[in-house]
Amino acid sequence: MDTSLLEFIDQVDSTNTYLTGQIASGRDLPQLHTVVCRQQTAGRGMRGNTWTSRPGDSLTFSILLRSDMLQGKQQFAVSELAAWAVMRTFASYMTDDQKQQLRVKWPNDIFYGDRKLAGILIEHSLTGARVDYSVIGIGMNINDEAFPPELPSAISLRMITGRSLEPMEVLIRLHSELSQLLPDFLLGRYQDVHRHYMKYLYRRDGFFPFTDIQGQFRAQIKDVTPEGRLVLQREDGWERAYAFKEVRFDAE
Ligand SMILES: O=C(O)CCCC[C@@H]1SC[C@@H]2NC(=O)N[C@@H]21
Repeated sequence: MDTSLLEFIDQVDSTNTYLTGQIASGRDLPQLHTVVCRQQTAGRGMRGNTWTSRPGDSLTFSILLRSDMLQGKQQFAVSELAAWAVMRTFASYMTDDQKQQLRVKWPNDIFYGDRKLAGILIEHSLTGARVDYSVIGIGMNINDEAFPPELPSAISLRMITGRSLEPMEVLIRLHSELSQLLPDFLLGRYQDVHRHYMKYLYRRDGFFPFTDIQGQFRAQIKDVTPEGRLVLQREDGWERAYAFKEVRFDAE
């Protein structure tokens, strides 16, 4: 791996938009480059949602990752890598009991019990069948003491551990977790991140309610494919692999 850089910006619309724009305008960036900001004014989330964050409370950053080996049909490995690195980072501040509550909700929300602790937005650029680069945008709730009523299921690390942290310290810890996972990943070995992703998958065991275009049904999670489709099996044995917008989890 060539050099890795950390770039700090005080305020930006979105670290994902900024980083993607820098690449598009021809800036020469290393294989791994992180942009972190104190305040994001137009943070973007999944499903076209906005991502709001509070300076000092949240950690908002994007990582450019170029992986020579990664094919488009394996692109979900990047989500699995990011989710695993974020979970390991959170886990490093938690007691053993607290760690048991950490989960990744497909495709890549980090949950503590039934509450969201971090969100990840990954944008890939493909050249032919190969992933040229990925921009991994991560928003981690670190020091928030409470959330507005429109975010009833959000939680922060501080609400769990009772301890406030310097967000940059958390980012440095995440980089150290990532640097342990990257050597295998860059060699095209994705089995470990997939195994961990499946092990910590939210609602992994048993039947739960989901909704697709035809309505509500109960199913169990069988697998997540290398492209990132969620494979669900219904109680009658019928299986289908869903893309992100084709299915949603329902409350029990
Ligand atoms: O909807 C989600 O859960 C994904 C949220 C991702 C938010 C992060 S914050 C840093 C990066 N920049 C963005 O605009 N979005 C991601």
